[in-house]
Amino acid sequence: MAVYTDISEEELGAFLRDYPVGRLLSYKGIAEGTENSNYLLHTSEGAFILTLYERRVEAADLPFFLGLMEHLAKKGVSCPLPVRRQDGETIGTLAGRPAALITFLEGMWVRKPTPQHCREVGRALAELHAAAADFPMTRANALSPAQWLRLWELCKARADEVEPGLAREVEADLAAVDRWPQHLPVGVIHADLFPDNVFFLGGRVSGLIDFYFACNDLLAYDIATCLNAWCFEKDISYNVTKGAALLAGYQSVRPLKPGEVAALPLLARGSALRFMLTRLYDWLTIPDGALVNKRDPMEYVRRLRFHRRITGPGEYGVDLA
Ligand SMILES: Nc1ncnc2c1ncn2[C@@H]1O[C@H](COP(=O)(O)OP(=O)(O)O)[C@@H](O)[C@H]1O
Ligand SMILES: N[C@@H](CCOP(=O)(O)O)C(=O)O
Repeated sequence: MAVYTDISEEELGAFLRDYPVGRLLSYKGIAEGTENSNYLLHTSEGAFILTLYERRVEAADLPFFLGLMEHLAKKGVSCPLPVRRQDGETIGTLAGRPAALITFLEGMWVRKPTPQHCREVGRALAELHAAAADFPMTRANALSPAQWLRLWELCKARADEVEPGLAREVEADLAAVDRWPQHLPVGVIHADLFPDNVFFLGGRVSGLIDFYFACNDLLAYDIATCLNAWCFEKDISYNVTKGAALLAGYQSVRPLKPGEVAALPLLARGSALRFMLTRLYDWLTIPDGALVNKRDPMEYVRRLRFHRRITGPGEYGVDLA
């Protein structure tokens, strides 16, 4: 489970005194999630999520993440709104960790996305990109191709423990992404819009969460991440109907440039490599029995095998007409 830091009722009560959220009625840790400790709070004013930042989240990046959520929420994107304290701040300290309170979003994430869910998420992603276009802060991607190489250096000696031959396979992927696209449209991207970060109510997107990898990068890279996360079946076969729906949903808001379409195979391969590498690093370094939800790197090795065989962007379902 992902509750790394325990908090007592007393320290939570003291923390909440600075926030206009009324009286604490109950709180409980949330098992889902990977990076941070999350608590669901009920107060006399409603429901809130309390996040204590752990692991990969740098405190210096919090103003960007929380500022982005506030910016998006004000522009009508359904995402959590950070609650401001009486002194105007959104970031506090609890149990020795940076902490923030955000509004609770209704909805459920879908375990088995349908093409209709994929269309909806494509549209929501494009709306997010459009709404973030005038967000004034910037943040470089801390998991860009240069960092993939660094992660790989830390993992490669033990990669074959996960599957014999893996080290050789991954070297080929790293060589391929050396020709990473340079001149495509950029903006603020979510960078982790997996199904567990998108809530649905009655078949419509009701909320986007978990902006803690958001950064400035290629917009089409965000689409590639979604194709990987939403459009593969459990057996890691690519569902081109879902891919087509996701791409059509996105393009109903922002049509892709020809260069972005052409770059999709490389972006999808790079994005699969990025998630494979963070999972591999965790797999090899986090002891069994630790609280962290470790995710299987092989799911992304199998996606990489698919992307290596791709002959053109049409295979992802993009409309080339
Ligand atoms: N604003 C929110 N509204 C409702 N539930 C939320 C909200 N934020 C987080 N959660 C719940 O907490 C879980 C973990 O949140 P997430 O941001 O994905 O954590 P992590 O960054 O640790 O992966 C989610 O799966 C969801 O159940
Ligand atoms: N989506 C990443 C891991 C990050 O998890 P999240 O709970 O923060 O979305 C992966 O699947 O590797």
